[in-house]
Amino acid sequence: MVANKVLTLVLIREASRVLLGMKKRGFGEGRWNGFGGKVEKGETILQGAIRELREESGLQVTHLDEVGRLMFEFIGDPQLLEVHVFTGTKYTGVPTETNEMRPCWYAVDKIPLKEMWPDDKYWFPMFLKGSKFSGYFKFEGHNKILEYDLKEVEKLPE
Ligand SMILES: Nc1ncnc2c1[nH]c(=O)n2[C@H]1C[C@H](O)[C@@H](COP(=O)(O)OP(=O)(O)OP(=O)(O)O)O1
Ligand SMILES: [Mg+2]
Ligand SMILES: [Mg+2]
Repeated sequence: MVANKVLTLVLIREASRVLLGMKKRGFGEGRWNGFGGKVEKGETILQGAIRELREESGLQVTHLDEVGRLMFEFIGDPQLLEVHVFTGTKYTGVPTETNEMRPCWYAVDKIPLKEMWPDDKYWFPMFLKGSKFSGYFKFEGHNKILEYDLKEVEKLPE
């Protein structure tokens, strides 16, 4: 059995807008997404989320809420991606372009879903209305979803 690859995804939210970043390199290059990445040895998932947000956007937070848990399977790859989705509203700093991300605020009714991962169109509406969600997506390549299962939940799995 192969252990899941654990990743974070952070969406900074204000009343009518969300901060996204254009991924400039690596996995998901060319897509708008939240900020995040691999959890490193010795840190908790929350610590990883806070660190990745700082490294990729220049923003500092002390508190984030976990709102989503997404599992991704890619045909031919035995390792599942386990993405922990966090949100926060309080931060210090100014969104700043980094080697990995070019930040931009998007109005909640103008989220660029066509330029995001294809799964986002399913769960982003749940995020925007403040629900928690849990899902599984099976991909063929990086553009085609073969099957998925997604639900709103009261509480995320431990
Ligand atoms: N399908 C899908 N939808 C939405 N978001 C994501 C996915 N798959 C994903 O991996 N993600 C998110 C989860 C992470 O935030 C990033 C991927 O991590 P990555 O940026 O490659 O990891 P880093 O640790 O930041 O990379 P390096 O610093 O090592 O270059 O996308
Ligand atoms: Mg990253
Ligand atoms: Mg990173």
